[in-house]
Amino acid sequence: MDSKIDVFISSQSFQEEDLRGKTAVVVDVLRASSTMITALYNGAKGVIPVADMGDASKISQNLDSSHYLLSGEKDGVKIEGYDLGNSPLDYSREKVEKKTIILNTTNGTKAIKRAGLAEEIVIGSFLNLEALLDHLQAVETDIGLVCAGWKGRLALEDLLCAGNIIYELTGGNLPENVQDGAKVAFGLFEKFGDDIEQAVKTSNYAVRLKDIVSEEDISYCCQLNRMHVLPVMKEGIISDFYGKEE
Ligand SMILES: O=C(O)[C@H](CS(=O)(=O)O)OP(=O)(O)O
Repeated sequence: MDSKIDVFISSQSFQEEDLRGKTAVVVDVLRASSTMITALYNGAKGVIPVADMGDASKISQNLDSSHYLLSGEKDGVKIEGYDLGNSPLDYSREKVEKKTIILNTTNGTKAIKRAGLAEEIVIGSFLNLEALLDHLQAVETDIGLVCAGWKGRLALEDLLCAGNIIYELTGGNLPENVQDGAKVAFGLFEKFGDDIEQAVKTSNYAVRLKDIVSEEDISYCCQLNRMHVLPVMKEGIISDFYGKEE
């Protein structure tokens, strides 16, 4: 592939202009990306990412309440009054089929909003790695892997997933002239890629949220290629690139 790949270690580690004209891949393994992928896999009509509760309530006022779910978390905990939090395991077909999800999370949805100048925004995680790679192998633009991180800081699970993406795209042979971010992500994957779940279970996230987020959630988000879903943003709404038009 001829595209250049860069990696941004958190949603605050780049200028919005840095993504102009690129394909941006927003990676928030724990948990916003994994939640969006699961929601679309289970038949949600679309996901509207919002930066805060104010935007969520403005958007919901223009929608029929039987057609949407207000979802999201603050510091890992479901926001009071919302229908769903940010655990992908809650986004069952029974709950989300045919619904539009208005999603408000601490890092993931903010990262998506900050990637607004990109030519295209897609969502990646371990769960949809293969579907994502199929798409990235064919894009003609440069690629910016945007790790959501945590409140402006690096999160191991996101950088590890970015490294996995780069490893696969380069066939395990990193060209010498890539950006430093791509080198670091690639190196992290070389070190921990053999046991992703174990590495993620010792991450800052797992320790910080051990009383809030279940181990089941973390194990679920570490699974490779569970779903052939590619969330792609169009006019403010994320839907499945491979999904059928109704
Ligand atoms: O809900 C999550 O898993 C995290 C919570 S925190 O910001 O890491 O405390 O939010 P996300 O936006 O999915 O990274």
